[in-house]
Amino acid sequence: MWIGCEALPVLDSAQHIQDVFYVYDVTKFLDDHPGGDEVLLSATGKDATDDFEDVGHGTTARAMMDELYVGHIDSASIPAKTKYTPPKQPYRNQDKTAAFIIEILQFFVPLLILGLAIGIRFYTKSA
Ligand code: HEM
Repeated sequence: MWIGCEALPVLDSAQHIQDVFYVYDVTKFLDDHPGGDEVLLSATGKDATDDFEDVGHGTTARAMMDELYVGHIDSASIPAKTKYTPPKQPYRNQDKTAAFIIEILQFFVPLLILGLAIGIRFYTKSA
């Protein structure tokens, strides 16, 4: 599992400034994180800079990050955010007649069976 913290500009081999994300593997740190594992897990797989800074981590936290550092990635190589398009709802916007008929049947069929049972009981009794 990976966590991205602190996007900082650095010089690449061609001496061009590029933005990089420092990548931290927090797998072994999950149980020991003073803020709990849930917040860490919710910040994984993305740029966690804001999440990290918003908490106001102190020098202890920053020192720990050196041990968890595994490398860096060029922020330009991160795929752009894709827009979420919900899957098509098969029954939405469709003709609702079938659903309506089923609902009516669900209501009346038990009543019909009950009526039949009472009717049979009534006639067999009188005969
Ligand atoms: C590799 C990354 C991280 C390290 C090494 C780290 C380390 C620490 C440390 C040492 C503390 C104790 C306070 C301090 O010394 O500042 C702390 C507290 C905390 N951390 Fe992190 N943290 C990391 C990432 C995150 C992220 C991404 C979040 C939020 C999504 C987060 C949320 C918190 C919270 C809420 C606390 C406060 C706990 C409290 O005082 O009750 N941390 N963290």
